[in-house]
Amino acid sequence: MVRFAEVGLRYGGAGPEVLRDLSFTLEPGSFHWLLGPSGAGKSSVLRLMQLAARPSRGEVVVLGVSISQVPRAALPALRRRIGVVYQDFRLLPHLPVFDNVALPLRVAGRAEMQIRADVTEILRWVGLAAKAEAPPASLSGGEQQRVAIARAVVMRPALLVADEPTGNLDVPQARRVLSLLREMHRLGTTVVVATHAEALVAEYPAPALRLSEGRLVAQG
Ligand SMILES: Nc1ncnc2c1ncn2[C@@H]1O[C@H](COP(=O)(O)OP(=O)(O)OP(=O)(O)O)[C@@H](O)[C@H]1O
Repeated sequence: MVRFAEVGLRYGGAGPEVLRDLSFTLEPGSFHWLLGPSGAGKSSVLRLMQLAARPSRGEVVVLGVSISQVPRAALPALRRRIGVVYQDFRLLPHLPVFDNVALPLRVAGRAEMQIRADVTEILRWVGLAAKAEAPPASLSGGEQQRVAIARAVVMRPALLVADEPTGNLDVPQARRVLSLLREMHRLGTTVVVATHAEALVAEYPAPALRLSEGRLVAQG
């Protein structure tokens, strides 16, 4: 499902390697924490997994495709099978909640009737059906993150990656967000969650990849 083999990453071609000799495999349908101190390389690993960067060396295979070899024209279709959640939500402020969640479906050219059905269902799942017409700024941080999760999963991705998704939230909101990510895992999605929140990790024991200075220092 996701395989890194001897992966190295440099930004801009010249600078230092920020990821070094990373090798691991994530089985389909697995849940993994991605841990490590600030600057260890967690976001960089997720950038490779979501096809936002290519490795400087080694091989990254995502959803059965080696991303160094895939033609650029094939990337958008592959990206549609990967859901991404960020710490800062990244909702479009000028669009109501419904249209934020509908965005990936509209980009993929789905019929408007299908979009209405899918978005309504997913907003119900995240507990925000009543906020469909609200602007994102009128929602709490936790609610905004649940909208972002709805947008990330509305295309039913095979892989869901979340970069510090609870970093801006209080504990009850963080738990709620995490339970949605766990639910996606329970439904069969491969899920990777980068976090500093060791207390949350202790509450939800799961396999972890631990990075330090761009290297994998523990797994399991
Ligand atoms: N776009 C970039 N250009 C150059 N260097 C970068 C870029 N993004 C990250 N880096 C560097 O790569 C290293 C790893 O950063 P990364 O953001 O992956 O770590 P992280 O573990 O996610 O950190 P944090 O927990 O603070 O988000 C750091 O030294 C960082 O300065």
